Amino acid sequence: MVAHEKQSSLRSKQKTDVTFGTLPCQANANFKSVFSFDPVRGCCEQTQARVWVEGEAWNPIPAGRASCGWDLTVEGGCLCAADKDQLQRRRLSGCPDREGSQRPNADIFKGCPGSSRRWLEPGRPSKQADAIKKDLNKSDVGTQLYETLGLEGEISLAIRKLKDWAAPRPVEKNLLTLSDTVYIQPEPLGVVLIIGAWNYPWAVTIQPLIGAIAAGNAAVVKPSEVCVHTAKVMEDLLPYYIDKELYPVVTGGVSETQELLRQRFDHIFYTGNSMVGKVIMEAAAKHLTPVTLELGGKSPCYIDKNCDISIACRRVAWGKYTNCGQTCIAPDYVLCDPSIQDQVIEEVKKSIKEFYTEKPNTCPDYGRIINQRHFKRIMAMLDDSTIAVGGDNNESDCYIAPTVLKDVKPESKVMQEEIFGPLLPILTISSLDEAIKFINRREKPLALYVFTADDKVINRMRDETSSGGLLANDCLVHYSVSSLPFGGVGNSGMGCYHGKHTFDQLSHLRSCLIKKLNMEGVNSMRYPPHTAKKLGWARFFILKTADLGWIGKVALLAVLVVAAAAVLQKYLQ
Ligand SMILES: NC(=O)c1ccc[n+]([C@@H]2O[C@H](COP(=O)([O-])OP(=O)(O)OC[C@H]3O[C@@H](n4cnc5c(N)ncnc54)[C@H](O)[C@@H]3O)[C@@H](O)[C@H]2O)c1
Ligand SMILES: CC(C)=CCC/C(C)=C/CC/C(C)=C/C=O
Repeated sequence: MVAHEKQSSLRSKQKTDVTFGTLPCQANANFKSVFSFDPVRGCCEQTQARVWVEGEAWNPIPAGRASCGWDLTVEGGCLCAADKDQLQRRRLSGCPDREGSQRPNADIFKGCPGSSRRWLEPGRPSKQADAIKKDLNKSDVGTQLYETLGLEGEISLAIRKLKDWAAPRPVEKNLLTLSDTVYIQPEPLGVVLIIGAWNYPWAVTIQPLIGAIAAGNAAVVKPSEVCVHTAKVMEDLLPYYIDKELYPVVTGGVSETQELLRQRFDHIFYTGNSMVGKVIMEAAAKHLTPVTLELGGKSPCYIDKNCDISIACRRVAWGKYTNCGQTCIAPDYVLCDPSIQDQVIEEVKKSIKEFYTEKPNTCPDYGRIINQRHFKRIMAMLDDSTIAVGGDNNESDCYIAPTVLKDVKPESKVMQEEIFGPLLPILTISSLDEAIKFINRREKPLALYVFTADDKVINRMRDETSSGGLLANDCLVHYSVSSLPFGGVGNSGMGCYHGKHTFDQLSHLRSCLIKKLNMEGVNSMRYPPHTAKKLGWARFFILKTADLGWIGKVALLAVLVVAAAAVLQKYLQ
């Protein structure tokens, strides 16, 4: 294509392209900026600007104030994602609504990834799908099912519910405050740092961002560097959909993350392993910054003798081998009675074949281990266990077949840390009591699975153990229920998110009590000189809650007015 043809084709495409998140420019075109992190200065500098043409590559434009030759002028500049002044300003404004309102506004989601079919269209290769295919061998449909479907749901939920979530929430009052207006007013925290993990890079990075935006915060988004291709696409595309100044993407590895962590944020939302979780919490403590830690651990799965083992094993196999076992809530190991172990192995084997064929290495729905470091880590866990199913592997392709291990001992290598790979150890235990003891001797897990036809077994598991979530007779699906708080407890994390829980997690729930300057007589019970009689009244007025209904409230108000008048009269005498 000659230069002028390219130029005119570019112009016509510009008109129909996305218009959200453009750089300030003279013409109505779509740009992205490339920001590289400078750890010495602690800021992200715009090093390149490029113009986007759908279906073509990014066309570079020189940095700074530069004309690209298509009558487009890019204003160069520096977005200092980690610049203290900028962060401070964003913290103080703490709101994506440029009109000056501090309140969340659902319109901000218009350009969000997931809100548009442009995001990932079935059957049409996209940059996101290509990247995640390269990183984890996720299929296009798999990426939508496990990652972006949830994001679409969260965005539409936020749009539908934002008005309710952000509205003042009246609360129960005591008698002392009966005539006051008492409510919780959610307010933005300021700037949230979101540090994502690599296993579901879109889900775990964008989902907190949706809540951060809904709650009216600015956010610095730090995708995991481990999913190399996806991190790059996220860095390229996010500014193209949402305001890059309010939601900048900072890429980089450990040193860049640590540099970010030296800055002051109003909340840090971290997803990743528990060891790094401690590093995050330590850094946050320096600024007294609250944290949400979405961590992992070994999620147990108890299969009771009294259940449909075939169905149980199909669900367990799905939970385990989805994303090649690299799921925070994957069932880590199975506990079952020795009498059903062989049946469990056979049924899991059947499901593996059903899902991934005889040759999972050629199945488009079977993933890969993220990198060779993790491949080696997982393979080393096989050393002292007996393989019942699978075990094939190929280091150059980061492939490990869906694998089942039998008669695993609690002291074996595979039981020492979260597996985060496609190995399913089976440990035999003789009773439900023993299973409960086994679970309670270990760290509190992120998820706990129980398969049984007996409700009493479910209730005992629920009442006698603790975990982030409890799921009976299925795996993973609790993640898809926006109304359930998703998060860990103890070593598996703190704080929670999804739906309104993300909104609340990333808001300050401000206590508001609005009183009038009248009815001063009622207050005498709390003013010195303190007396036993006043204490008696205070006890009554403070400890009694007023949940009296409409008639009761009017009656009580009348009583209060009479009491206040009596007190006043006494004072006046
Ligand atoms: N609870 C959840 O929702 C959830 C979701 C996904 C993964 N996980 C857990 O995450 C773990 C897997 O992720 P991972 O930890 O391998 O991901 P990771 O290596 O991508 O690390 C997560 C983030 O921490 C940063 N990081 C790593 N080391 C750091 C350091 N020393 N200092 C500062 N920042 C650092 C990385 O840059 C990255 O952005 C598993 O334990 C899994 O269970 C939990
Ligand atoms: C498709 C359905 C019903 C549920 C999704 C289950 C799933 C695999 C969620 C992924 C959860 C997630 C982001 C885990 C993080 O490691």
